[in-house]
Amino acid sequence: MGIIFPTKIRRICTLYNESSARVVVIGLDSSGKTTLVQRFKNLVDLQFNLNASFIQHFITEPTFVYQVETIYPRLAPLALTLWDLGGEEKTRTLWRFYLTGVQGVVFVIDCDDKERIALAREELLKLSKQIGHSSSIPIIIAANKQDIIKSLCKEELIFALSLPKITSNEWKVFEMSAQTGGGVMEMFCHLSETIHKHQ
Ligand SMILES: Nc1nc2c(ncn2[C@@H]2O[C@H](COP(=O)(O)OP(=O)(O)OP(=O)(O)O)[C@@H](O)[C@H]2O)c(=O)[nH]1
Ligand SMILES: [Mg+2]
Repeated sequence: MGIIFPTKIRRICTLYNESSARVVVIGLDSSGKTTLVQRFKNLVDLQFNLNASFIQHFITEPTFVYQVETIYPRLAPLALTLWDLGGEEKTRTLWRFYLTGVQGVVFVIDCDDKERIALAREELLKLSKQIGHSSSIPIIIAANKQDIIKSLCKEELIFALSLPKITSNEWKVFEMSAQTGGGVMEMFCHLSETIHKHQ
């Protein structure tokens, strides 16, 4: 008989006791969405599997349309099914088709890409209008690439993205780095708790 590892036990329990929340991970191309999802998966793996190791660098390719991962963080009330959407211009027009039934949004910003902050602001405002009728959907702003010196900090980002203009949905900014993992677990656990409270 094979050994059942804790992750597997957790997954089996989840099938019976818990459901997962549907979340879209969205943002401009190269903002770090796929790296963020892979980092979160790696950090959760480290929580459950003694043989797991911290992955130093993820090699990613531009996401073609979407990729889906369901991740079960320890101690978080809900597992998260993350829809990692491609951020290239031609793919952005498809984002709205993935918003049906969504319970949370993670909008990823490359805080080192100051030239495209205005474009990110436009896309975020457009998105908030598309989901605005359902104000119980929290929007998490992942202020990514904080490992790069001179990246925009939280306060600068709130201003640059005109976040106070978003009044239809609850939003919160998390400074983080998908590269180092800093802030990643806190952000997803907060999202899981917020969605759970709204249920
Ligand atoms: N320094 C640094 N680089 C990062 C970080 N997160 C992602 N990157 C890099 O940013 C580049 C793009 O990352 P992806 O995760 O592929 O970006 P994406 O948002 O999924 O891009 P699309 O799929 O094209 O929409 C890669 O070279 C990553 O290594 C981070 O926190 N810090
Ligand atoms: Mg991607």
